[in-house]
Amino acid sequence: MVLVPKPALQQFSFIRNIKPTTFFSGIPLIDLSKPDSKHLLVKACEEFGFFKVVNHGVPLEFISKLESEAVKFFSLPLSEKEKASPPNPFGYGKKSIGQNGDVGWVEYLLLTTNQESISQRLSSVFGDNPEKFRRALNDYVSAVKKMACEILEMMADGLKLQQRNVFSKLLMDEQSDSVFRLNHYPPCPEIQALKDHNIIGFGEHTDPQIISVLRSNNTSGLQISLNDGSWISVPPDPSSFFINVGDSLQVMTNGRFKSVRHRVLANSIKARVSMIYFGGPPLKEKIAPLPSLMEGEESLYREFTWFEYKRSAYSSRLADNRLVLFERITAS
Ligand SMILES: C=C1C[C@]23C[C@H]1CC[C@H]2[C@@]12CCC[C@@](C)(C(=O)O1)[C@H]2[C@@H]3C(=O)O
Ligand SMILES: O=C(O)CCC(=O)C(=O)O
Ligand SMILES: [Fe+2]
Repeated sequence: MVLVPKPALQQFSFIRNIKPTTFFSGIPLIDLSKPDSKHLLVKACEEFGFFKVVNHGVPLEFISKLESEAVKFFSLPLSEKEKASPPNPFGYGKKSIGQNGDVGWVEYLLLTTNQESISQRLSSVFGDNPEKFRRALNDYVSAVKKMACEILEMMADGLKLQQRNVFSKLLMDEQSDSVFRLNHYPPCPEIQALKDHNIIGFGEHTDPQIISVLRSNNTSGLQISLNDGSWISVPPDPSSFFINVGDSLQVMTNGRFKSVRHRVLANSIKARVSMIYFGGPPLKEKIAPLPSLMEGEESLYREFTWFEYKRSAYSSRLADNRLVLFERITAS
């Protein structure tokens, strides 16, 4: 075995000294078939910015069809996958995340949920049966978007907002700037030799949009950060969905809901395959705290459009706190 001094290991940006974590059993569980869940949902968004949903209504067939198309795509030779490269911002990417030097033990396919652009720019990734991939993608994305809107409406109810669709209308808008991502984290056998070190699959970050809906196969790796800065591992559950509050929802609730910091660690034996729908508003949409949530409070943020926030996010590093640039400096 080659002995590498520990500080030297940290020079590889994939490798991090990470305390062993145990699976956390306290992740809020929301049953979408129960109307009363709206209160739990609000609590989960305030405490964690993260929860798991069951009885979600998304047909399991849609999930398994898209997963098998994803597995098929990722098993293509690199030269085939690279026909859809680089991800600028949509397309196939490997190791490199974003444009500013972030790397991870991951390959992915980033897609817009706007169908025309999928078919134009990325037709090469759909293989010998493009219709099958496209149908699987459309079925899955439509069902998950519908569920995301139901969740956002339950949140609005739970917050006692008059307009139930105040959040969901942003995703329903024809111009909604939503993104879809398939991630593949190949097994990384070298981890076993690293003892207390780990390989980062996807570095820590918050999602800039309103809400993200994540589903993965039965491989662990996802971690979320708690308010005290500690990291906990999320037990995988392929038949449920995990929901992240994004930065934009944190702003619209004037900081009441927290956008959750999360990351993915690579696994030494099993591949992880995940699919994530990122629900974002139209580019021209003004993102600001809802007046009815501010009674007596001042806005913590200056007003900005999703276009401005997205532009700023895309010029940041993955781990940056992207919202600080938009915080209002209040005299105290
Ligand atoms: C360093 C990066 C990489 C970013 C942009 C920027 C900051 C945050 C990343 C994400 C996180 C959520 C999905 C995504 C599609 C998004 O909108 O923001 C990602 C994007 C990318 O993976 O390209
Ligand atoms: O792949 C995962 O499980 C999470 C990845 C993620 O957080 C992202 O793509 O924004
Ligand atoms: Fe994320």
